[in-house]
Amino acid sequence: MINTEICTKISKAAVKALLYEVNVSPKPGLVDRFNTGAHKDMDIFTFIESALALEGYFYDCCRITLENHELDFPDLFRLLKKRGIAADGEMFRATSGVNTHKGAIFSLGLMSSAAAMAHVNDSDFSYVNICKYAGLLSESLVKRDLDEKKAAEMTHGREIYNRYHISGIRGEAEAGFPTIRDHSYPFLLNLLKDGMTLNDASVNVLMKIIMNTDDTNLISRGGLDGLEFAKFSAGNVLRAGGMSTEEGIKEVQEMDRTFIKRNLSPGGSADLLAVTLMIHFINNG
Ligand SMILES: CC(C)(COP(=O)(O)OP(=O)(O)OC[C@H]1O[C@@H](n2cnc3c(N)ncnc32)[C@H](O[C@H]2O[C@H](COP(=O)(O)OP(=O)(O)OP(=O)(O)O)[C@@H](O)[C@H]2O)[C@@H]1O)[C@@H](O)C(=O)NCCC(=O)NCCS
Ligand SMILES: Nc1ncnc2[nH]cnc12
Repeated sequence: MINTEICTKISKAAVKALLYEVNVSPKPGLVDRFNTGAHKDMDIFTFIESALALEGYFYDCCRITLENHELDFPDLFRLLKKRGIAADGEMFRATSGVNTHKGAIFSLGLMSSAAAMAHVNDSDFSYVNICKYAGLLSESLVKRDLDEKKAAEMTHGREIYNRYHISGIRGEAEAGFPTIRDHSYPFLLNLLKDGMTLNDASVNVLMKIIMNTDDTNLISRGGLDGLEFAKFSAGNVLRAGGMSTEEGIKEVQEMDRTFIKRNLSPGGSADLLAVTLMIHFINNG
């Protein structure tokens, strides 16, 4: 395939993943078709506007990668980061200043580049290969972005790293997205093979993600107790059968009510669900 076709295929998979993610329901504490979770400043339409505004950015992540794939990874990442910061502005303009997808701009932008790299180097869109390139592109990101920039502009992520040494999205990326590679994507494949709908499988996958990642949104909203409570609740849902049993569905609904009451929103986990869906759409249309 020529470059424009590859960039179109990947960028459309990224937008489709963001649109599917916000529509998957019920998602405890998050915006979905039933409610706005623990959020008063955004709803499903804010996410739709945001996702549609980002298609050009995802296309550019692929284009920049294909045009510069001879560069070493840190230099290529610097070009992508510059485009990503511009995309943050495009998101804020589309949402009138609400942070819907700041993390998703990072994760799905990185995945768009990694998928383009997987194509041009190996013609292989397997999830393992895409995760491998995402990790290579993010090499030493924690060191460069957190260890060496202690005094940089304070963000939730930097605050949590300085306090707990939890690296959040940067650590996930630098390690090659192990939550996707070892947990969410294989789990999604198995659930779909068992005949689950994509919506119900995605709810179960979100539980699996919450159990296996240190979501800094949960920490910034509920501290380490909030993170541990979320992991325990997600495990309870899957132990009760998830979306395949009445008991499991009751557990998810109860988890949503509790997260809203405790102002807990696993936004980082929702982004990893979107990444999981993006890889699924790249491989299955
Ligand atoms: C690299 C950045 C992400 C740096 O941003 P920051 O220093 O802020 O890092 P974090 O806070 O650690 O994470 C930022 C967002 O990443 C998502 N996230 C969190 N944990 C994880 C995880 N373990 N794995 C993957 N992703 C994770 C999460 O984003 C989602 O949640 C946000 C919405 O939730 P909400 O609670 O409403 O957020 P706030 O508005 O902050 O809270 P309130 O004020 O409402 O209470 C939304 O962003 C979702 O996407 C974290 O929020 C990156 O920003 C950066 O530097 N970008 C520059 C461009 C760039 O590097 N591009 C590279 C392209 S290849
Ligand atoms: N559906 C969602 N609700 C709240 N925050 C999110 N961040 C990413 N997806 C989200």
